[in-house]
Amino acid sequence: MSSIAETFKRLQERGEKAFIPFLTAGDPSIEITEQLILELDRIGADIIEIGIPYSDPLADGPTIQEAALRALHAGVRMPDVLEMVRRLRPQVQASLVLFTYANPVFQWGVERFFETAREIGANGVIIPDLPLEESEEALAAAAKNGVDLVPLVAPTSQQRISKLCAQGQGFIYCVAALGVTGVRETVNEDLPQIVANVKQHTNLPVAVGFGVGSPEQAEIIGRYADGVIVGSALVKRVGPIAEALAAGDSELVEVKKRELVDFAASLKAPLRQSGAKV
Ligand SMILES: O=P(O)(O)OC[C@@H](O)[C@@H](O)c1c[nH]c2ccccc12
Repeated sequence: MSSIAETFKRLQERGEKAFIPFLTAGDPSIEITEQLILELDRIGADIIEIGIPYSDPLADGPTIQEAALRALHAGVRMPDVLEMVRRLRPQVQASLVLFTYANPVFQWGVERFFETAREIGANGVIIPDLPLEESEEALAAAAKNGVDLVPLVAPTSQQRISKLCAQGQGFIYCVAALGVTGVRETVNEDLPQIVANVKQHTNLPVAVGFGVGSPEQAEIIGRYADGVIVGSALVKRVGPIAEALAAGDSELVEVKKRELVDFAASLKAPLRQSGAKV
């Protein structure tokens, strides 16, 4: 059970970079998400982003939009996800970060949301559409409960980087590409400069997400960022699990879960100390 700061400290001591997978909770069921998170932790995920399914995921591409629909169709709601995190907490070494849009947090109540996050053992929260101008209440609630509110810094927000970084907690989520989430063919070649620029405004670790779909891309980003976030490329592999589950083929469910976990392990591999003796 590690705070985000402890996780990055441990990684730095080992000369490793953080592997930060994202999954939509409840896709295709809470039970399967719970099993996948335990497996991701076992293969070395350092921070796990747990997405709370939402009906209007405006910053998400089709892959994660479909995942949210599968979870919502399975009847999964915020309380189910929070209870899953509470169950997972004592079993998982990785830091756990709740990933949610702003609306569900405001509906739940900002103060209540962060108190619950503390109670269940969440280490951080990411709210991609929380406007800078409306983040005071969330920042105060996060600080009061010892939960890190991780800011998203997009390439277009150059002029806002210093403000976003100043209020950042845990790490800075540097968005690698414009637009919505989803695997891209190549890594944005401006990324080294974008990350270097962010690092001028903060002493916090800087992790990069958006578009990462292969160990090769993870390796490139791991050369200059402190962590690599992967969502859609993993969530895409939940689709076949959902289909096998719908077909009642429990053996195929296990095969497809194994494929997702093996792919995740291949993404962490290049982030381990280069040349580390396995
Ligand atoms: O899916 P990608 O391209 O690998 O990007 C990570 C992303 O999925 C995850 O961090 C995330 C899920 N939903 C979001 C909405 C906005 C920003 C980030 C996200």
